[in-house]
Amino acid sequence: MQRQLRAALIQLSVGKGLSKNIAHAFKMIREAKSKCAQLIVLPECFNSPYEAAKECDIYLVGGTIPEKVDDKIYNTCTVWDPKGEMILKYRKLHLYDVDIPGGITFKESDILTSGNKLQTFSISDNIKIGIAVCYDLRFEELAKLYRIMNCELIIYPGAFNMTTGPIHWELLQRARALDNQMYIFGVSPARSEKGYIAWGHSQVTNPWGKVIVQAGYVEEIIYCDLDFEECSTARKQLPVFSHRRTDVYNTILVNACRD
Ligand SMILES: NC(=O)CCC(=O)C(=O)O
Repeated sequence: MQRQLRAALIQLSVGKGLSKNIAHAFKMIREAKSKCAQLIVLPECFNSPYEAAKECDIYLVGGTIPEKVDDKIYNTCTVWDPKGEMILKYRKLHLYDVDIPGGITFKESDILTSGNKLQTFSISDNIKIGIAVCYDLRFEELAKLYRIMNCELIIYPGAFNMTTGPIHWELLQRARALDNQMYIFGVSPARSEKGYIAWGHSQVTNPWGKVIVQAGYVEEIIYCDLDFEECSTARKQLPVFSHRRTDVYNTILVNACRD
């Protein structure tokens, strides 16, 4: 069965007008489709209509949008199948509350509520993909759970900033990819001139922890041809997953929780 897939990561330039943003995303999605992409990903903090997935006959990871439910707002990523149906909704699990003097101070929890579920989808029944968002990239436990669930790719729509981006964005993705022997996508908006300034540098990392393609900071689409047999090969050749000493880790964990 086919285990190859052409993906496009759209490092979108996002402005203030919602309808303008949607029209622009549509144009970029069509462009990626014209280059034969089957899986197309938009960045964090963006909204895209289901029509695009249906019209282009692709899987679309629609970046993230603020999702209002009763009195709560979540930072939510939706995924759409080629029939234009929404197949999952993932709510950002870890909220970005940080204070780095001289760098960035941010408190997502002032506005947002965190999700509490992991979400996966499958393409061709034999490629399983997990979804997470931006700051979630820092949490190895989350990526490990997706690995335990047999995912071979985690997609992180994200928008790292100019303080943490230069030092952590690439490194974290390589770490998640290598630890879990899977592909990792980090998909950022293009860098804007004002407001929250995103680092850009959307990236694809392979199951060996190697960056196979990385964008600059302006708007662009990066493409990659994935072969999921590379995950199987890496996992066979270096079977770290089955070498884990969960018996030891779990005992220590249980004892540490008792103390
Ligand atoms: N929007 C976010 O979650 C930003 C995460 C980030 O920049 C980081 O350093 O982590």
